Amino acid sequence: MLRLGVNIDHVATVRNARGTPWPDPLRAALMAQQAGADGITAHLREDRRHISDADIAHLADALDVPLNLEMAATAEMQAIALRHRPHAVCLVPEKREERTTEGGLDVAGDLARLADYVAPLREAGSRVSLFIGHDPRQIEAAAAAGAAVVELHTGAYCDFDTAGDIARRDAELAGLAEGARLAASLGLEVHAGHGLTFDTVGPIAALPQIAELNIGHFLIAESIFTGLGPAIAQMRRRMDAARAPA
Ligand SMILES: CC(=O)[C@@H](O)[C@H](O)COP(=O)(O)O
Ligand SMILES: NCC(=O)COP(=O)(O)O
Repeated sequence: MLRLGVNIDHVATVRNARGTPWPDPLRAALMAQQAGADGITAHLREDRRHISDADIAHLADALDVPLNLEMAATAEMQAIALRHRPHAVCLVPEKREERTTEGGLDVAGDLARLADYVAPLREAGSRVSLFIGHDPRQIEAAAAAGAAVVELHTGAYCDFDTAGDIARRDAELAGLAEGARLAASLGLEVHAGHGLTFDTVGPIAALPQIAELNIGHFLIAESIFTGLGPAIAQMRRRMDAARAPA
């Protein structure tokens, strides 16, 4: 079954806006787990703009579903990951000035360093995922680096869809479909995420090689109006409908 990982970063964004203890990302994660999330994703950024070190400790201690720790490929983050040994570690590119993740990791351009970086995380028992674009060179490099998983960046596809640029959206979707096929052929588990909404999730969920979607910002936004449980349930329905036999 196609798994849904719920990213709770932006519960922490709301909390940090006032420096109060609420809303608590752990409470959101437990509610998401109760609502059927197959996993929880949390991005510990170097600037801690949302998720904190304490959030990661609380999640690692309390969750019954797998924790997917997103992080930059730095020494600081590697030590944190080795301390908590989450089910999965997803390496993502980070730039201080970015509003959100802007592209995929350049694995091909940093292969030797990333292969060395991945090894202790894998040996500690975490499944290592690399957050990349659908460029075949990046997918092949991810396999060479020893990752177990690639997560394909769906941000451009979502942006083109929102902008109504159908030709570029369809070209991006075709690239993602081809990337998923190539990744699976190389023995990589294939995930996807970034920017997915009720309206854009279907064609991505329909790609048969994809085992997991990680979705956050839209679900947290939707939860303001409907509650987190109903938002997750609706996303689950959209994902299942996309996978249902024609
Ligand atoms: C890698 C990715 O697309 C997201 O999981 C990431 O967490 C986005 O960063 P923000 O949550 O800070 O927007
Ligand atoms: N890796 C993608 C993720 O965890 C959630 O991204 P978004 O839905 O918050 O854009």
